[in-house]
Order: sequence, then C-alpha cells, then structure tokens
Amino acid sequence: MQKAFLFDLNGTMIDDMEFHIRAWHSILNGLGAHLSYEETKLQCYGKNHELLERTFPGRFTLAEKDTMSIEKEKQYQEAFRPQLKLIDGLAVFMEEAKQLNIPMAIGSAAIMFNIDFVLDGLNIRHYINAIVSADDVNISKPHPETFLKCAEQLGVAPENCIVFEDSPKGVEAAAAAGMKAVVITTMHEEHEFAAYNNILCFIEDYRSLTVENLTKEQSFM
Ligand SMILES: O=P(O)(O)OC[C@H]1O[C@@H](O)[C@H](O)[C@@H](O)[C@@H]1O
Repeated sequence: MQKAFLFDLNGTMIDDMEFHIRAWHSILNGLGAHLSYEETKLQCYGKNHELLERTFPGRFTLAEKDTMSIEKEKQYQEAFRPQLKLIDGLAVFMEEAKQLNIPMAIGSAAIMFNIDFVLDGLNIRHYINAIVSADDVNISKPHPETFLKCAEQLGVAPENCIVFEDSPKGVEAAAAAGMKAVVITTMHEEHEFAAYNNILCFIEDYRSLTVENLTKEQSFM
C-alpha cells in the first residue's frame, strides 16, 4: 500500500516559530493590537490574511493585507536567515524516505515566498513531490483542505498519509482530513495536544525516528 509523508513547514521542518511570533508581535502591536507574546503565539496559525482578519476584523482591504503579509515575511526572513537549517535528523529521514519511494509533500499556511526561502536556502526541493501553500487553499488549517490537497496531488489516500506537525491547529487539520500525525515539540508541549486522538508519537527532533518503524502497518493504524 502506497504511503506518503506530509510535512508542515514552520516549526516542523525548521525551528523558526519564535521568529514568526516576534515579527507578528511587532507588526500587530504597531497597528494597535495590544497582544502579549503568548497571545500572539496562539494566533500563529493559518494564512497571514486569516490572522490579520481575526485580529482586525474588516479593517484592511485585500491589497493592504497582501502588503502587510510580504512586509512581515521580509522581516522574518531577514531575522531567521542566519539560523536557517533543517531540524536535527530530518535530512537523514527524508533521504531514507526517498530511497524507499515514499512521496513527500509540504502542506503549509505559509506563502510561496517563505516556502521558496526554505527549499532553495536548504537545497531540499528534490525531496518534495507536491507543495500546497496559503495561496492554494480557500481556508487554511485547522480546515483539512491543505492536507487533503497534498494527498490528492500525490495520488495517495488520506488514510495512508502521515502528517508531521508542530501545532495543535495543524494536528486538528490532520484529524479532520482523516490522517494520523507525528508531533514535533519545538513550540508546543504535549499537554496542548490532549484534545486529539490521531497522534502517533511526540518527538523532539527526527533523530529518534526511522521511516521503517513509522510505516509499519500496526503503527500506521
Ligand atoms: O502551516 P505552517 O507551515 O506551520 O505555517 C504557519 C505560519 O506560517 C507563517 O508564514 C505565518 O506568518 C504564520 O503566522 C503561521 O503561523
């Protein structure tokens, strides 16, 4: 049976969520939001446009949100670039998956500007068979559209996809898509995922994971 791996990007392939939170914290509060760091962290899911709309309902036009979104990502990329690297063990894990002919996709709420920044900056594009970004979905996570589109593009049934996620909203999206998830605890602690029963395991990084163990039938159910 053909399996597939669907990777969230931020916080899952690279340990960068702190940089997104800091960029949003500065931009949103600059616009008068009065959010604490923790409150900003809770808002860091879904598309940039969705986040802006949740924070300032009806205040900005689409064009204004586009401009703020790019400004935020420029700030983020400039701050994070010196630390751009894959989470430990992921390079080996992806190589193993490629050798075993397991297709891999990125399903992210990020815009392509950021996905390109990572894929080209780390030279890992050849591992990725499909990409679903913010621009490819009507509604982002926790809605299942992102991961369902990844599965469709790879031609693999949703129940045969394993999602890699770092955020509770992403795990919720996987559950809604009928998929199991491996949780990387870069930004959130295990107790924050208590509401979800589709979690295969929690890992700090990929060094403890082998493709073979993960794709064994019993752990896939
Ligand atoms: O879906 P992913 O890859 O975790 O991306 C989520 C993040 O993507 C970033 O581009 C957004 O600015 C963040 O607000 C969002 O949290």
